[in-house]
Amino acid sequence: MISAYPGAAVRAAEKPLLDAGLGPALMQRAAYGLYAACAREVLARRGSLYGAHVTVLAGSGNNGGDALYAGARLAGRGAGITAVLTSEAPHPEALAAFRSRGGRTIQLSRAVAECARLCAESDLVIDGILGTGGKGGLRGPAAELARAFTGRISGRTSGIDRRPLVIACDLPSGVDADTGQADGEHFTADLTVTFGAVKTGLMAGPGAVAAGRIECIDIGLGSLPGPALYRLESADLAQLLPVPRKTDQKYSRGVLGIAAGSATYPGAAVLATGAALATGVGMVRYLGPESVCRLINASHPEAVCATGTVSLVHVQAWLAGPGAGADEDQRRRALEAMASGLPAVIDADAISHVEPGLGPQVILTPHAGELTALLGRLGETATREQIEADPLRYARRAAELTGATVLLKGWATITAAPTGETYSQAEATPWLAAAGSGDTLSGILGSLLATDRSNRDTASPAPGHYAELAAAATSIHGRAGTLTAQSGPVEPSMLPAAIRTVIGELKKGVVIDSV
Ligand SMILES: NC(=O)C1=CN([C@@H]2O[C@H](COP(=O)(O)OP(=O)(O)OC[C@H]3O[C@@H](n4cnc5c(N)ncnc54)[C@H](O)[C@@H]3O)[C@@H](O)[C@H]2O)[C@@H](O)CC1
Ligand SMILES: Nc1ncnc2c1ncn2[C@@H]1O[C@H](COP(=O)(O)OP(=O)(O)O)[C@@H](O)[C@H]1O
Ligand SMILES: [K+]
Repeated sequence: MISAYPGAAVRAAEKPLLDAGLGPALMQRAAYGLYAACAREVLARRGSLYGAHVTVLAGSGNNGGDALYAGARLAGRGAGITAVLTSEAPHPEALAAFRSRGGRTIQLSRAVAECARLCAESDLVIDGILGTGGKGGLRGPAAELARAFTGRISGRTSGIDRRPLVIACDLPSGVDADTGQADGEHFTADLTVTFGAVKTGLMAGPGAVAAGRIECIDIGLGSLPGPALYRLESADLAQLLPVPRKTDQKYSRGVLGIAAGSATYPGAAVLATGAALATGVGMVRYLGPESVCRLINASHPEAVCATGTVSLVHVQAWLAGPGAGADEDQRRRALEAMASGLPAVIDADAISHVEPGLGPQVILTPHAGELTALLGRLGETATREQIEADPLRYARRAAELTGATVLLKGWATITAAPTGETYSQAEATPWLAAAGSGDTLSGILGSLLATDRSNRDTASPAPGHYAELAAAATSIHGRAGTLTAQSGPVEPSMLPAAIRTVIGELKKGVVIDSV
């Protein structure tokens, strides 16, 4: 499990060490970690550090100091290094070390276009303009540089290998360390080497997109307060996924009730059912129109289909909403599912029936547009753009207002418990942005809820338990999408096969890397 902390918490943990005069030692540890990651990535890309063109972007603070010291070490390995100084007062000792290794410098304010060209022609750009001391987006010449550099490299069509590798020092400059907001100009990295602890802003919203892969370097910080954000990794998922016991039968494994689909949108029910079955539920009981029952049984003969009401069927969890449209029977079933006290995924059209006063066992799964509408009905105004810019804040707010667990979809999907526990998963691929993809996510989550043993073994699961299961479903969905995308575009109906593979490999301990 990865734990992430706000920038201020990391700075507070650094403070006693800085007060004790350990600042230079911490900076050397951070710089060494950054250098080692840069060396490894350049070697992987071009086979040799010798003769590699490296540009260090160095701001006025300690972030620039870290980057200059790392650059000095790369110069010592034969790389050709130039530092672009974005301020008149760079870290003095780091600059002296950099120059003593033969590094040359350019003052940004006098040569923005030249610096942008230099970056675009480099093998590696180290972004050390702003770290946790940054406030807001980049300004002035640094903002112009970010714009000009992005413009130059986005025009390249010949694949990522022809673009310079960008490695961010601690966090991409211009990204808010706590929220991941990046309203102004900012850099986008392939890899972020972060120090002491992962910052929450690297795992949420635009910051998660800008960070690329995240690597955390231990610099010997003291204790940190409880993390603000978690991310499940393969070992966590393997532990969470239930395995049938020798004494199990289909009912004890778990039955999922699905109230999805309508005469207008039958396909969503088929996709959700397929994904739930692939995730390993004991039985799917489907409730919906007869025409949809026939369609489901044509592709999933194992699903037990009926046209009845929620109170008449015995299940361990419910999934309601995908493809329900304006179907009145499905609306009633969604309301009954929410009121049943059983774990329930409330997706798509059913989200518009949500009222406050739910419990954490109800998991709402909106995208930003659906959350805009939901918050609006609860008396809060937030546009889709505002939610996309700061998903942590709005997912938590929706959980607080409804009492439910909230899964807010995106590149990094956030799941927030009403008690505050929050997860971010980012294994997905943009190929998953396709109609029907969310239906498969809801099927995976429904299956995890139905087969969740803690649901039966303990009276009330630990706070944040449902947010953790929702994060697990998100991760499986993302990994299944990434696996499918390895051979071409993702059609959501292909996902169930990949879900089975991902779960099988997780159980064997094989990791399918995210993109
Ligand atoms: N003190 C140490 O020895 C350690 C420092 N570390 C590094 O230090 C960083 C924090 O250093 P600082 O506190 O010096 O802060 P930064 O290096 O993030 O930069 C702060 C400077 O940037 C200016 N600034 C803020 N926002 C700006 C904006 N939007 N546009 C232009 N300029 C802006 C500020 O006025 C200030 O001069 C961490 O991110 C990390 O990289 C870590 O390596 C841990 C150890
Ligand atoms: N750019 C993206 N990168 C990664 N995953 C994405 C992206 N856009 C959407 N997704 C994922 O694809 C799914 C889309 O869900 P949703 O919008 O509900 O689709 P639908 O309702 O059509 O089934 C979600 O799991 C979401 O997180
Ligand atoms: K930076």
